Amino acid sequence: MEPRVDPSQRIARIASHLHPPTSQMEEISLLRRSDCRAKGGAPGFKVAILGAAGGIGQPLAMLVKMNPLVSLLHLYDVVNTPGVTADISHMNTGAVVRGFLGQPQLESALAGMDLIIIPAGVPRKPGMTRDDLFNINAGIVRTLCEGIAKCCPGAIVNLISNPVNSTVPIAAEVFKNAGTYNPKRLLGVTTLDVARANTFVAEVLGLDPREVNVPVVGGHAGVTILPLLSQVNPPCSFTPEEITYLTDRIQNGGTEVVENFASSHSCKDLSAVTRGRAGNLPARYGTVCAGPCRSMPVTKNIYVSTHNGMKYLFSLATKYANYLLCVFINFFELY
Ligand SMILES: NC(=O)c1ccc[n+]([C@@H]2O[C@H](COP(=O)([O-])OP(=O)(O)OC[C@H]3O[C@@H](n4cnc5c(N)ncnc54)[C@H](O)[C@@H]3O)[C@@H](O)[C@H]2O)c1
Ligand SMILES: O=C(O)C[C@H](O)C(=O)O
Repeated sequence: MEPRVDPSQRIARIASHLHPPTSQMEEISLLRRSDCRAKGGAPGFKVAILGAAGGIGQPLAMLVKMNPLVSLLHLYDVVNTPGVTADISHMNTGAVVRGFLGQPQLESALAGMDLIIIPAGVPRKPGMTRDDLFNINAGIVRTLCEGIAKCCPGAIVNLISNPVNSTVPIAAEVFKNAGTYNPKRLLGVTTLDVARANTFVAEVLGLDPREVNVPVVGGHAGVTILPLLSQVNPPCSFTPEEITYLTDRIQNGGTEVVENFASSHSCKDLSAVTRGRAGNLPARYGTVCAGPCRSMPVTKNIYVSTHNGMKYLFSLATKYANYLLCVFINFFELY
């Protein structure tokens, strides 16, 4: 027979996410995995989304809540987390959801997490480059990473906040200063570029995008996005005009979305879906590593960062791909 529990205590516990500033909510946020199991969630990953109330954060939270590998989902933002948490927590999937609002609750949001996903910060407006976001987003990422170094130094960190080419090195420096840096655990999210490349190449070839796989390496801005059109699967060939068109469209896909909105916006649906599906896309291409690009040797071999470290992929087969690689390396040499 189950021990008698005071109904008012049970109701307070279930509804705790509706009153995030209370200490009761922070206590419950420190659930152990066994506690999650007791609430119906399978044992699994503990995931925190920082910037969870934003355009990326909300659909991402929904998709992570749908992932059966996740047992505990912490939603942190400086605004609106109570509403988002209430909404997401009503989904009838296993993961337990807790909300955290504002800087005083950051440490509780991070404690014990296995994976931190960061879409916190401002998106660009039409006419802006991702670099224009640097001044605001660099500070936000730095503060959040200081919290991670303190509260969950072993967690895998996925950085979505732009400019990804800069926020990843910032995070790396914070972790180095704290003595917690592990390059295998810090990743910038560029999976969007792979999704776009698959879609645009499929359009040109008249194929189903789900059956096309285009490796995209490099960074996540303009010429640093390096689609390897000679390595497309299924094997195919393109005319020079098609190569120019595809390269330009893939490298400027984010700008295409931003320019088609009248105000501040980023590619919310595609980015959330590519992250939330975790596994459907070849994640090894969807990352920026914090390695020293300046010392990257100019070779015909392509290496990518994976969660197991740098991995050899293949040799570049075409002059055009070599040309793009040189543009990319020159960009970082000047950077
Ligand atoms: N890497 C990618 O593929 C990719 C894709 C899309 C968007 N982005 C980037 O992701 C970022 C977010 O985009 P969005 O469309 O969700 O913007 P948004 O404005 O809709 O949401 C950002 C959220 O971050 C929150 N926030 C701001 N400061 C914070 C802080 N200090 N701590 C916690 N949360 C904070 C805001 O309150 C807001 O809810 C932008 O920088 C955008 O450029 C990257
Ligand atoms: O382009 C942006 O500003 C958002 C994101 O990086 C994207 O590629 O859609």
